[in-house]
Amino acid sequence: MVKAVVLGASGGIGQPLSLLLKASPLIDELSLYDVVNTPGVAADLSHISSPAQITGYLPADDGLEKTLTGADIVVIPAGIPRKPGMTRDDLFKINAGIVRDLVTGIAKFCPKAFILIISNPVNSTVPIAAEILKAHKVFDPSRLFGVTTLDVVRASTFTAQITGEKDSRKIVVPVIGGHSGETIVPLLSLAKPACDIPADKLDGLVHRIQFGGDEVVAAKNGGGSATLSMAFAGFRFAESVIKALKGEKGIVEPTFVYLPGVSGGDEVSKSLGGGIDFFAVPVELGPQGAVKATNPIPTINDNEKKLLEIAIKGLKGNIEKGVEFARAAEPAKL
Ligand SMILES: NC(=O)C1=CN([C@@H]2O[C@H](COP(=O)(O)OP(=O)(O)OC[C@H]3O[C@@H](n4cnc5c(N)ncnc54)[C@H](O)[C@@H]3O)[C@@H](O)[C@H]2O)C=CC1
Ligand SMILES: O=C([O-])CC(=O)C(=O)O
Repeated sequence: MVKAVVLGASGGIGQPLSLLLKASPLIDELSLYDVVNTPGVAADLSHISSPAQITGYLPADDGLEKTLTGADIVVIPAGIPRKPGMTRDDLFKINAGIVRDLVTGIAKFCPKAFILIISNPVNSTVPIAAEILKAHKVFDPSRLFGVTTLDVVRASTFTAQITGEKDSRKIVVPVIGGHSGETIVPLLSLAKPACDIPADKLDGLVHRIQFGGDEVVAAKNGGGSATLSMAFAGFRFAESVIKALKGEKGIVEPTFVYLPGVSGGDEVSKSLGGGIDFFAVPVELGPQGAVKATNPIPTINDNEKKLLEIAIKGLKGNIEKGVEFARAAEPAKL
């Protein structure tokens, strides 16, 4: 039996993500939560002929507790998206509190669930979640993930457009670091199969992967940020976590994790020169969540080393901001 939960299920990401989860035969129960519209979204999805039994709750009448109780995996796309001219960090003011409160609910009602954080800024919301879970003495680093899959999906898509590969799924590019602009570090030198990117196209490709989110924000022109591609990516990562939970072996996905708590994380930390606790690297998944962080850093090329240096600087501040916010949270919220 697998119970999946979406917090923020009525939103631009939440609805298509819930659709994909409802359609998945891997899920037996799907529970949706949002501050608006969840009964309607749940009623609509309930007509789909698939195994998952579906419920939808609002905050009233202990809705969060009812949603989360018994959950095995909780995906969080709750929070406001960017408009043109905003950075992901500009979302911190509102989304930090939303993530703090929702993770407090997880700590109370389903402390063993896998937690997949989509809400931006991921570089800060994941450290917030970790601190809240620590304060409740239920933090298991192998079960907390920042979802960076959209960067990996973009890397495949945009690289394929240059190499001419028609099926972009066949190109796998590890993407490490964080999830915003220059903290995103695509490792094109480690693409599988090896890709020959013309020298005059390399910088442009790296930039497009790092700032792909901006393309969508600009095109939506005030109507939000990536939702459909994010639902695709979020579902892909959730599906990988569930498949690993069910015993499938050899599943590796880049994801933003707490390095000191994951096997292999210390080696990554050392390669980063220390002082960075959260970082996205390819992580092997198993029934207990993150089994092993792999460390591609010793094999990257000089150009990628430069990108990494810049990423580390930005990431440190984002992580500290999240940790400080969570530590200052009123005890009542904990
Ligand atoms: N990790 C990633 O790669 C990506 C992350 N995002 C982020 O995902 C988040 C959501 O984006 P969209 O779905 O486009 O936004 P949206 O505004 O369409 O949906 C957000 C939903 O969250 C709900 N919500 C707000 N406060 C809540 C609370 N306390 N409890 C439960 N639900 C709550 C809203 O009612 C709304 O339905 C944003 O922060 C965005 O920046 C977006 C794309 C990619
Ligand atoms: O750009 C944004 O704000 C949303 C996001 O994280 C992405 O599309 O990668």
